Amino acid sequence: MAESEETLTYEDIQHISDFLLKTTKYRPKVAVICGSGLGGLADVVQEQDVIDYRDIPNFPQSTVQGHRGRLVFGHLAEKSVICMQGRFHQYEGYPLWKVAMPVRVFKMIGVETLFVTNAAGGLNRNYNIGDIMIVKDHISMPGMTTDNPLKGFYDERFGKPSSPVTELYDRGLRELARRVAGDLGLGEAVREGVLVQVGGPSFDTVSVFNMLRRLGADCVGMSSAPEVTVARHCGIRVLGLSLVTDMAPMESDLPPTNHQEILQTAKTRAVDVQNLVCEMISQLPNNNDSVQPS
Ligand SMILES: O=P(O)(O)O[C@@H]1C[C@H](O)[C@@H](CO)O1
Ligand code: HPA
Repeated sequence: MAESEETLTYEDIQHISDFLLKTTKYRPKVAVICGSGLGGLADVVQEQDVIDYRDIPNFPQSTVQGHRGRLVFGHLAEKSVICMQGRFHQYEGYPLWKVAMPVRVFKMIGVETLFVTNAAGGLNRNYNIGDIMIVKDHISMPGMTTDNPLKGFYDERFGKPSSPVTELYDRGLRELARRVAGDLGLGEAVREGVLVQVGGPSFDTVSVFNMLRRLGADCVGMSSAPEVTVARHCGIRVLGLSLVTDMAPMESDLPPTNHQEILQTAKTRAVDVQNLVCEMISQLPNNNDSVQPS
């Protein structure tokens, strides 16, 4: 076990992964991180092995409403999966390496494909509440400035410290997402765009929202970029989905949102996000080798 809270070593992560592999019979190649109000996806996992975060050595705890704080192993669409029913956020007091640490555990237990979901505010004027955005890239405000999820991990078994992390969101998976969304009749509500991550927990000012939109972001959220960066850095393929739970107010006379409202809206669309992810998982090749863009 690492002496300090500064970082976890490769061996510490191995210790967590050994614990999980001893506790469950599943050997998933697919992982899902459930966003605020989107944890219902883990509830439809069949023949579950559930492990609470508090029982896992050296694991952070979920403190945000709408995040249950447990790992759910089992079958989804006849594939072994692991779901994080509760993610970690920087605003809970966690450094970004810790927010993303479970992804390194996923890598060690054999995960090759990661689905990352979140609730986000719409910045693009053409978007509507309830839209589902396939993330094609992100801007990480904390990652660019105060913190970076790769900080502290200089063990090259996790990937080289300066490895490029371009093309974060897998082209083949995005194409599959568009196709499956079309087949499920979600077409009109499905977008593809750029997510910007801010620190939170407070929502931003009208001026900040306007700035973020001018920077090229279509949605604003408080998560996902750290997990995605680490996943890509250690060689896991990623599909990101943002559910637009509110439209970020661009003028000062528009009402601000709040977490309750976000959870409420997430509830109304959670099943569609769930169906999209399940159907995509069912269409992943069995050996999960790759999903080629056509
Ligand atoms: O875990 P996610 O990113 O889905 O949570 C969203 C963003 C903030 O944490 C929170 C805002 O209320 O919900
Ligand atoms: N801003 C930041 N994070 C969010 C928002 C928002 O408007 N909506 C949902 N998550």
